[in-house]
Amino acid sequence: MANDLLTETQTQDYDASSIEVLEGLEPVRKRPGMYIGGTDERALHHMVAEVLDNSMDEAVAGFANRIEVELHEDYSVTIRDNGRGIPVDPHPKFPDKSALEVILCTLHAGGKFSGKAYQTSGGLHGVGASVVNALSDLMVVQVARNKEVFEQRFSRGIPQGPVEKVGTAPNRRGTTVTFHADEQIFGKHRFKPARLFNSIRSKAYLFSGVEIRWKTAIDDGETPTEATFHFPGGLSDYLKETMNGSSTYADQPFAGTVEFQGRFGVPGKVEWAINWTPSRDGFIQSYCNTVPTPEGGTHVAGFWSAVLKGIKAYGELVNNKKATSITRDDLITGGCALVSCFISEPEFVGQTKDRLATVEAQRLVENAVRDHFDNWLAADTKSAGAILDFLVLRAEERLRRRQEKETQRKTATKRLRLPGKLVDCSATNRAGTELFIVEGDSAGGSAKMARNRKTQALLPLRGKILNVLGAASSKLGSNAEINDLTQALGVGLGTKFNVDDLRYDKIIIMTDADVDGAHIAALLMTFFFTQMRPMIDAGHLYLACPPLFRLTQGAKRVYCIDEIEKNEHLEKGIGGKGKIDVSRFKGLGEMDAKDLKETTMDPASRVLIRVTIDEDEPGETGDLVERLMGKKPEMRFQYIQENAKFVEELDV
Ligand SMILES: Nc1ncnc2c1ncn2[C@@H]1O[C@H](COP(=O)(O)OP(=O)(O)OP(=O)(O)O)[C@@H](O)[C@H]1O
Ligand SMILES: [Mg+2]
Ligand SMILES: [Mg+2]
Repeated sequence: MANDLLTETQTQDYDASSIEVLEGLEPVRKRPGMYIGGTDERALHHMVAEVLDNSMDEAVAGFANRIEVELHEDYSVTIRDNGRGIPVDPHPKFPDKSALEVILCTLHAGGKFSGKAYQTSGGLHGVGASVVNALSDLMVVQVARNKEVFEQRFSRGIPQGPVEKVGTAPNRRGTTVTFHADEQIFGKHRFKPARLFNSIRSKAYLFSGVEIRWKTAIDDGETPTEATFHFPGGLSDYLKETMNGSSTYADQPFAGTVEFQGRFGVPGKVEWAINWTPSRDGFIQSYCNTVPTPEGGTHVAGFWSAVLKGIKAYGELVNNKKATSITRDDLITGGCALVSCFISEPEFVGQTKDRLATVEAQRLVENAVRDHFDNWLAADTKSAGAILDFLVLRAEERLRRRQEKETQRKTATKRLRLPGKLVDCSATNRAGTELFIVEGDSAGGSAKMARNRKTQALLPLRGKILNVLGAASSKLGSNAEINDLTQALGVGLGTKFNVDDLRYDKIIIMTDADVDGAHIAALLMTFFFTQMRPMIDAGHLYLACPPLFRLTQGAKRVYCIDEIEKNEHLEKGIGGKGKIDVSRFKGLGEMDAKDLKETTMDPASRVLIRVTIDEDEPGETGDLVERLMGKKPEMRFQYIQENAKFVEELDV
């Protein structure tokens, strides 16, 4: 339909001339996000990573053993290696251009596609260096090769002249790249010395065959302005440093290096270190060909799979049946791990290489780690036992949590902190459960004993609540008694109230059959009416009807809910022998458990009044308790009616 509305000119405007072909590095400047994942601080730092990765590739391939990174005063960065140097001779396909220029000014130009010049490189797309070039307002590349030094300068991806010989270097070779990130792209973002320092240091841990020197002219007051990184201890040392003195279940991490015959017959390797700690959350940092893979991938999957199988096999060996319930999630809580693999022609997700996708990596890593883990566990039974116990505990905790969750789903209640004074019932299902809201002291003895533990819960409320129940709703949320009440109910206050969250079927107000009790009952009803009205509409709110009098005649007992009933009984007699003894209950606490159960709490014999709202009563000003009681419950519930004057004082 919309098509019919297009005018002819609009259609004519969209012809072949509107299809643009972006040339050279233009697409990078147009859509930086596609190439470095954005234009924010993270993306900016990724610029350094791309250049550094190229030098690391040169080192891992065995051609360089020293890399220098320097952050200058003007926030430009220099990265120098002593590798082979980017080729500067004319490119066979473009005879008028040097290979250097082709590499830096063309997407998908590189020496890492075929595995001839590099075997297990982090670079693979032939994009990195050219992207950094495109997004820098100045880039200077110097190459020392064959005792000569060549240089070419670029701005925003455009050569500022041809590659030129600028000197001789009898004892030096390698590549030096200096670039200044373009503010047109990155705006106000600046390099952070600490961030660079950390990523450079981790590179050195990942490849012990390289020494990395760091220098910064920008001093953030914390990061060393100069440092040299060389870590022959590799990941095991890195892990100890990262865990920073946390106590661990094994004295030494489970760590190792295994070389394997990888893809396409190219040798590869995996290095790892892991330990478990009770004192912090677990983490896993993973790398492929020294490129960080923050989202993990196949190598990480292989690693966890090996560790999981290993620990379960060990559990079986030592006859710990609970080990079968351990899952990968349990390994990760409290498990601090580093995994670094080197494989040929890795496939990453995205140019920023956040996740490894190479399928074979899973099997290669799993196989490499598995054997070692079995041996390690068997050799250090003290650590193995401690780790196994820890993981079993994690598994049990997880299962318990899941069970709680399922229960909650079943009962349609939320996981909430419950108030300490709530005497909860044991039923996990909401159906048939009841919460008795009782006046402070009466809650104790008899009500506790009279209740059915499975279905009946008690929440004592203290007198203080009187002062706030009638207050403005904004004050209610900060009152401890009100919070206890809403938490016990499992619901939110006011507009956040959701009747589905109720933790109980019936909410029963059970107050003393005296003036104070009536007052509290009236206040509570008012509170529910103004704050949680759907609970009343859905028929969840009730009033308990404790008797006011007990008539005893010999072995005969009769309870009377009010004066009228008492007088009727006194006239008729209750069928016992001797004098009728009349006692008036001053409070619930005066009744013994048997009395209370029979008359007020036991569903089989008690009287309950459901609170309803009489919609016929016009306006909000009508007697609130009358409205709340509806027409029907007959005001038989006299004590409320008698004390309704309290309600009129309320500011609703
Ligand atoms: N420091 C260096 N030493 C030697 N050769 C280099 C260096 N930096 C870049 N090169 C060469 O330039 C090529 C292109 O580098 P570029 O970073 O653009 O792509 P890449 O590393 O192949 O792949 P990726 O896009 O994944 O980084 C590399 O393949 C390599 O042949
Ligand atoms: Mg690269
Ligand atoms: Mg390139």
